[in-house]
Amino acid sequence: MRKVGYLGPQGTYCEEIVLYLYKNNEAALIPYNGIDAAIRAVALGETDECIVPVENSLEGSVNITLDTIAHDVALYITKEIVLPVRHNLLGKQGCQEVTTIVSHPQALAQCRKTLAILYPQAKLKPVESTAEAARIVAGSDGLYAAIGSLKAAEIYGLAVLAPDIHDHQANSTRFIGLEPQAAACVQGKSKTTFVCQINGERPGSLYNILAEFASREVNLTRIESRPARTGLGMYIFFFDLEGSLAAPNIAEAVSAVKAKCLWYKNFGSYPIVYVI
Ligand SMILES: O=C(O)C(=O)C[C@]1(C(=O)O)C=C[C@@H](O)C=C1
Repeated sequence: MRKVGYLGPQGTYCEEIVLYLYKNNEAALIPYNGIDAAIRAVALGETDECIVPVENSLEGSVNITLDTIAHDVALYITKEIVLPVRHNLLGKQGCQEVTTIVSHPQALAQCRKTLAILYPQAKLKPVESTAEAARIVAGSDGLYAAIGSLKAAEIYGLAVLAPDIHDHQANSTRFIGLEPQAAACVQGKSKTTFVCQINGERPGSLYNILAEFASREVNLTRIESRPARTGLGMYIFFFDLEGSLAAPNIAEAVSAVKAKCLWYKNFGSYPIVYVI
């Protein structure tokens, strides 16, 4: 049976995605206690695939995902899934006072303004996932609260102290599926992703890369830089493009860019799935 890893424990937003993708029990769903652990398990052959978050519409990149796929493993992105994320403050039944709010750092950041108004005195404490936060609160005294989903409230027997506490209604997170092999035949709405390092000492290096896409009418949907880890001021760039490498203009643009880079890693082309 296919094994699919995700950021656990039970009740995370990641779990929502794997349950949506594999609703007919056609895969064994395996929770990991960290995003990097779920990714490494695929590289080690413990699982066939993992689903991990990569970007949020309010807080931006999930750096551990970008850094792990760039530096530590050789995996392909085989799907992208976009999930609208609605956060709630969860606490024990009858909880009157909240001194500490625990959650995943992304969730804490997505609710920062709202929490500053509702609970200005509360301390914010990062933990591995929103469901881990709910689990901690269920086992704590009544002064702890967690940011998490309604599903997590149900699983860990918590009450909703405040619903919809994300700072903007249009809060959504992009997740990716990672596998050892690239997606075979990508049809419908798709994207292509690669990461590269360019010569930062030569003027116009990034401009020259962008020109390869512009001249072939390839639409870039995202550029993200992360430290190259070789020294201060050295960066790698992640590029997301609309369309697949099966399209000649994209294949040509990508090979022209590859020839201009100091270092290049391809994550392949993959379909986009929207969860409503
Ligand atoms: O903690 C979870 O429930 C997760 O699935 C992780 C995660 C993330 O890392 O972005 C996923 C969606 C939300 O943006 C908040 C947390």
